[in-house]
Amino acid sequence: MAPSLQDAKITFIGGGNMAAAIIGGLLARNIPKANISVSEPWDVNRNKLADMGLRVSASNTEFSAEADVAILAVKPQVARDVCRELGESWGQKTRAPLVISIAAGIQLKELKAWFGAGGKAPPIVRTMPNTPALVGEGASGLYADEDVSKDERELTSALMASVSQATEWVSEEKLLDVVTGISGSGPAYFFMMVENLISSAVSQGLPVEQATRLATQTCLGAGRMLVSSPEQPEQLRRNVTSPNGTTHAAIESFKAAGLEQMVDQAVRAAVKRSEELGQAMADS
Ligand SMILES: NC(=O)C1=CN([C@@H]2O[C@H](COP(=O)(O)OP(=O)(O)OC[C@H]3O[C@@H](n4cnc5c(N)ncnc54)[C@H](OP(=O)(O)O)[C@@H]3O)[C@@H](O)[C@H]2O)C=CC1
Ligand SMILES: O=C(O)[C@@H]1CCC=N1
Repeated sequence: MAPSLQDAKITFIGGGNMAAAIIGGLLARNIPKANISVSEPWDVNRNKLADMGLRVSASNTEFSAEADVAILAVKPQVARDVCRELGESWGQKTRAPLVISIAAGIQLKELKAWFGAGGKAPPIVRTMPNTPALVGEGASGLYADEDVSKDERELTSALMASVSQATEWVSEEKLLDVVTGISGSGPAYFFMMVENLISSAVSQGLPVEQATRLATQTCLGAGRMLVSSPEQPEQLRRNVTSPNGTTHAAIESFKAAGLEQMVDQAVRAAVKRSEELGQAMADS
């Protein structure tokens, strides 16, 4: 029987950007600090997490043996060595933690082989969160096979839902690459759009502070409307677009520049990179 989210002992393997975002979201939801630990080799990151009142270690195995949940939050390139180290330390233990991997691209098949190096592979859920988890506004895709119990799925859903407003289980593992292409990497696309809005405004004379306030609030306002309005994004766009008005002029310019194809190509590039990261680790 998996514990509830409030009671679960959660350890993060890797304490970088995405781990910090999820931890920040969990703490904001009053998950007890005493239940969260992090292993992180870099002392700068480790000290930041310690200053937040979390238990930290440079050793990946220090907390994982007693954890209910181990969140694999290292870069895909180091995942294999880390998983093997953990798998060997758990050995033949009857009770290994539930593993939640956030590593882009690394497939269940590989994770099971690496974690199973010391004996039986633990139950593993793959998730693809995004950094807005830090402010409780994350979007996460999840995938698990039949080796993960209903309880373990529910615990994972509760954990990701505590930092995400959209928590979507996908029906096939390969769809997680598509999730990575739209929502895992997605915050960067919107940040880039805002960067470009600001630089355009500044180049036309608006002070940078004013341009930043106007562009960022426009992004937030549009986002709030997207999640709260019953209308589809296309209709929301039409509502802003007066016939032959200013928005129309901008939209025509986007269309002429091939925005739709550009976005499609960019998402496909991210999806392809996610597939490649998985393949490179499978081949190495
Ligand atoms: N950033 C994002 O928006 C998202 C990231 N992800 C996934 O999350 C994972 C982490 O990404 P991100 O947080 O951005 O990366 P970071 O580099 O910020 O974090 C990874 C952390 O792991 C540490 N680390 C390196 N080697 C080990 C080791 N052997 N044992 C334990 N920890 C180690 C790194 O330390 P050091 O700096 O010393 O190398 C670093 O602090 C990736 O797999 C990525 O695909 C998923 C969704 C979104
Ligand atoms: O850029 C990356 O590879 C990671 C995965 C999704 C977001 N950041």
